[in-house]
Amino acid sequence: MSGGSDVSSPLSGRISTSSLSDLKDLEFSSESGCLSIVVLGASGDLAKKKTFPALFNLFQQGFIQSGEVHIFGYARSDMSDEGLRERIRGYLKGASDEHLSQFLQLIKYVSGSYDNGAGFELLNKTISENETSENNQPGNSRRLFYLALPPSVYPSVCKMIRSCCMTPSSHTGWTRVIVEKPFGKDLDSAEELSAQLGELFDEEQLYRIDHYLGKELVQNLLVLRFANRFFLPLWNRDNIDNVQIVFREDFGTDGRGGYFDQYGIIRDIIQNHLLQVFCLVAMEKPVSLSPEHIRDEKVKVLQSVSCINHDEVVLGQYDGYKDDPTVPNESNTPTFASVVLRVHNERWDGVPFVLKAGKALSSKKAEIRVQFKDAPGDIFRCKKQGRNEFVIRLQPSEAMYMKLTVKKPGLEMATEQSELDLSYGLRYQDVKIPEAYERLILDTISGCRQDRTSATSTVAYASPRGQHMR
Ligand SMILES: NC(=O)C1=CN([C@@H]2O[C@H](COP(=O)(O)OP(=O)(O)OC[C@H]3O[C@@H](n4cnc5c(N)ncnc54)[C@H](OP(=O)(O)O)[C@@H]3O)[C@@H](O)[C@H]2O)C=CC1
Ligand SMILES: O=C1O[C@H](COP(=O)(O)O)[C@@H](O)[C@H](O)[C@H]1O
Repeated sequence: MSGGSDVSSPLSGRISTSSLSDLKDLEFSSESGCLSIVVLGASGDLAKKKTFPALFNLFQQGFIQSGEVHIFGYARSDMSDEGLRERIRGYLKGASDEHLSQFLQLIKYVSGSYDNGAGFELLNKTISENETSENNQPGNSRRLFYLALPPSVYPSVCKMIRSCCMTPSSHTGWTRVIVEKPFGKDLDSAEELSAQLGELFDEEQLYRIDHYLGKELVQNLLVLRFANRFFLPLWNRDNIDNVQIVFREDFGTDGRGGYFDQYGIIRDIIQNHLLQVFCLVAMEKPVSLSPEHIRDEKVKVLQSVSCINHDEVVLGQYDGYKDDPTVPNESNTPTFASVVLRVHNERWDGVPFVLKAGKALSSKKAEIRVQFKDAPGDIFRCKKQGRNEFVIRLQPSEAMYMKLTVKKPGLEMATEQSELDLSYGLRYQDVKIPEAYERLILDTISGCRQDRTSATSTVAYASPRGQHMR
């Protein structure tokens, strides 16, 4: 928790021991200028559900401090500072009223369009007026632009940032831009988008993020796979029957039809979040944990995936999807998809990877299920009870458990299914599991890349020039 003057912010290069206990291996830069965090699309779903709550959690842990950090929301909606604060207040949990209002006071709102200089000039003016802090020296200010927006407006927004809002700093200051998935709609549009952004910003200034890479159990995947002798000999076609990577949500588009209908569930979830998880499950061991080495192994496994067979794809749309006023009446955009990936390599030949994602289903869950083949020569006749299965539950209630067959306690020689269970809530009772976006935002502020990354880089994509995979 921040507060006392003795606790200084890691974002300013000084270390709060209480905050860093959970983040021992994350290095922070020695930058000390004022930090402005600008959330573009501040009126939207991502901003209220994830971005502002993550910033609030960072504030509560002392990573963001009054006086050093200013937060700005920007969108077209007409709102006051207070209007934005009210809109997000209900999503900020677990603090005293006093702490909550301290955080909310850091936030200012600027309204403007995404393709016209006037709004961005006003934004620049507002940022500049607030770019003052105890430690700020000319040339040190840092500006982080977070695009919580549909990708269709990234090019115009980036042009505006470039022409109106770059940090005037020339010393240790910087301007960084975070862009969300989906990065384009297909290869052509992704390349075009990359070229457009590449003309405006250096690769070091651009952070293409995938928040699933920031989830605790996704971060754990490489450790599990490559630090445990136990799994090494089993993780292949000889032992594994199939792998299922599943995302379900128990709510629909919730007024986000304007964005969602242009993309659909495959581009919203499968092509990015589930594919990143797939890569971590299926790839070979990287040479090291450097983002370049991890990227290389991800690329290799993706290159080994055969063309998807249309007979192995199921698409659907939930009843009521078109009742959302932001969804066109004639929409046939899928809100559910199941796709089978087949990896044509020595390790995985013949093992289907089933990637499934759906909105407005009966429950909310994201998990990986690794189903093992039956033990040969079943003297216990226990096949019907189910096979060995290793489950990694990303959310809710992070857990990993191994379903296995055991002797039923008692005099009789009978078997039953049981579990070796590592539920985080029970095992790590005093540990607060960070939200994915907390990690992502800290990674970006600290410029976390190949020489600094702590584990699995949370920044997701290779540039088309193949230069960086941060
Ligand atoms: N929602 C989530 O949980 C997550 C979302 N994302 C990504 O974040 C990005 C934004 O998603 P999300 O916040 O859900 O989307 P929203 O539909 O809520 O859009 C965000 C804001 O963008 C503006 N906007 C919406 N549609 C358009 C449009 N067609 N043209 C111009 N501006 C528009 C609106 O602001 P205004 O009208 O006020 O300008 C809106 O409030 C997407 O790339 C998504 O993939 C990533 C992870 C999670
Ligand atoms: O990227 C997205 O993710 C959210 C789900 O994120 P989670 O961390 O809550 O699982 C999804 O609702 C949204 O449609 C999508 O754009």
